[in-house]
Amino acid sequence: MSFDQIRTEDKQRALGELREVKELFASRGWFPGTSGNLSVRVGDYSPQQFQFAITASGKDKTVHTPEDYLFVDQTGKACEATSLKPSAETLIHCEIYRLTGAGAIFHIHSVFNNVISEQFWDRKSVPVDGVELIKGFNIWEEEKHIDIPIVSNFAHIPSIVPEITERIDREIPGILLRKHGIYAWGANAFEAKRHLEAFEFIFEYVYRLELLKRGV
Ligand SMILES: CSC[C@@H](O)[C@@H](O)C(=O)COP(=O)(O)O
Ligand SMILES: [Zn+2]
Repeated sequence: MSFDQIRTEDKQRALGELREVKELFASRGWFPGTSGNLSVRVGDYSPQQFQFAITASGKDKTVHTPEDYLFVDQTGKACEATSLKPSAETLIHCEIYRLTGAGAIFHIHSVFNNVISEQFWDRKSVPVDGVELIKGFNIWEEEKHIDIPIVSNFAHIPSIVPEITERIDREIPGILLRKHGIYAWGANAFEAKRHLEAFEFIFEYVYRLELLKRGV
């Protein structure tokens, strides 16, 4: 399906969802210093061809402007003529869509996700034991242990991609970049938001529990 074949209502819906989620996350302080990026996929999907709306690079995500989003294809190239630059991390979105077929991907930086990614860097994953909120990931097993993958962070974004390809876990709808932030995805914006919120709750829980264990 080419970009022109995608219905205008679908494109508008994606932009509306991005606007709504951006405003909510901004109210929680989840975009410090212009960090973070959000995307919602539109139209038909195949791993070889898809399109999505994504936040433009370097924008203040705590405000709305007419230049906040643009549409790109599976290679990260703009679908329409525009002076806007897609997020510097667009290639990460492209790879997550290619691997998962997700409908939305949300990325934020928080102190909790940064600290936790460094704390557990040696084991390359965050261990989580029997926390109720993993049900937010649709994991219903009693007292289940999960490991949230952590990958290297590089200034050169294409260098991050192969590790994401290798480490994505079908059961865990997110991945941590070391001392950078979390990428969470879902079948649609509603689910990606639920997953992101569950991750952030879990990171704070793990962080606080670690402190308690150390008697801090
Ligand atoms: C301003 S620090 C954060 C950036 O380096 C980056 O990690 C980020 O999340 C936002 O980049 P952007 O290009 O605006 O999508
Ligand atoms: Zn980032």
